[in-house]
Amino acid sequence: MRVIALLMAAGSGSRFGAERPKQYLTLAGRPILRHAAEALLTDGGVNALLPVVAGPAEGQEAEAVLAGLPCLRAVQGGATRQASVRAGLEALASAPPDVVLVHDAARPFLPAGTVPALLRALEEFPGAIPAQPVSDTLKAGAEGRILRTVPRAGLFRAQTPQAFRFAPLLDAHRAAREEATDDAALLEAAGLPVALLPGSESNLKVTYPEDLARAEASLLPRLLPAMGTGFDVHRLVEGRPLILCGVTIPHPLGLDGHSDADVGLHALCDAIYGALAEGDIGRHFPPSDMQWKDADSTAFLRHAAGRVTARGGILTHVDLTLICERPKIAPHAEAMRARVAELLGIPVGRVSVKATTTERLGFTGRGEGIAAQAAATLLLPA
Ligand SMILES: Nc1ccn([C@@H]2O[C@H](COP(=O)(O)OP(=O)(O)OP(=O)(O)O)[C@@H](O)[C@H]2O)c(=O)n1
Ligand SMILES: C[C@](O)(CO)[C@H](O)COP(=O)(O)O
Repeated sequence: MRVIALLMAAGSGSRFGAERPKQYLTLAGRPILRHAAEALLTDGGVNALLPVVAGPAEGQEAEAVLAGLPCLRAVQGGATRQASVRAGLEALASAPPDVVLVHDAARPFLPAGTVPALLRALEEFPGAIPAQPVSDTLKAGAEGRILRTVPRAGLFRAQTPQAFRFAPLLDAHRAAREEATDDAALLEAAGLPVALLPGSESNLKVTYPEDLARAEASLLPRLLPAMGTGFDVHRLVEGRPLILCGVTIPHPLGLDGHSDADVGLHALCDAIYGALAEGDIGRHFPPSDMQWKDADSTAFLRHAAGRVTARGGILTHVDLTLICERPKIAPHAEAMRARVAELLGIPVGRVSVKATTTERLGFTGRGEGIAAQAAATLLLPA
């Protein structure tokens, strides 16, 4: 039996209101879309995913986000969810699978056993969906007033993935005259039975910003705090620019080193690699390797942050102290914080950059070099 899952990712997330569609926002360091895809695939029974996206640029982005997973070429969706599902089904019509699952890319968590239970139900029914019984009292209302109470007995909230034998779902979409908010509704309209299986509160759909906060909170018990420190020193010399935390500072001397010698970013990298227990910057970017000669150290910090993401972690806070008499760091500290926050992809409120002197003592006191020490805290899957 060939089973393809449509991963519905063509929505704009207007109710969420972010700059980008919510399915590309990160949850524990990975896009929501990636969570949804992995959850579907690890549940068993799905042969491949078909991402349905808003346009060609999103297609490339989705394919990058889903790299390494069994995926067909992304298909362009439509103006409504129904139009997007139809586009996905039509793309499969020339070599139809036996079964198609339709899943919201905005649902990052899938309780184990959902897909096998749906597939079992398809032995008897042409369609099957997970749904939660309504537990709150339901009111019909308008203009801020209750019109009446709606009996909730026998009412359910439909979730995804919804599973269908391919042919009846395609027929139902082709015959549809009304807009439906899920696919089961189209089978119902065609007079076909759809099985109702138990859903789960954990299978939440990220619709509003508070849903993302809820999703993050539900992950916390599965994450462990990790902490790392970093320390670095570079010599001050003539004839080199002074680059600290990715910001070029006007100064008669610059830092010497194999790369651009950005001592602040190097200490931050080591703090992050340390929290990951993944060695140090020299292990990832050996000073013996000529490709890193005069390299821009922002690439090193992006790499370190990327490792956190790859491990399914969250970079929570970083704190950096630059140690030198001159230049004075305070006038540049805000620009440095902003640059580091941008490179790490975290809010600036979680980035600290400060400085101290050594009271004219030692090599930093004599102005021979600049030292930096950093700490980073992460949350990593237990
Ligand atoms: N034209 C559309 C609209 C929605 N979806 C997808 O269907 C799922 C459920 O829809 P919803 O949560 O409503 O997402 P959006 O349409 O993006 O949100 P909004 O209605 O707030 O704009 C999402 O994964 C969304 O990307 C889609 O593929 N094509
Ligand atoms: C398909 C769905 O997720 C089932 O609950 C839901 O109907 C999608 O509705 P939306 O308005 O497109 O979020």
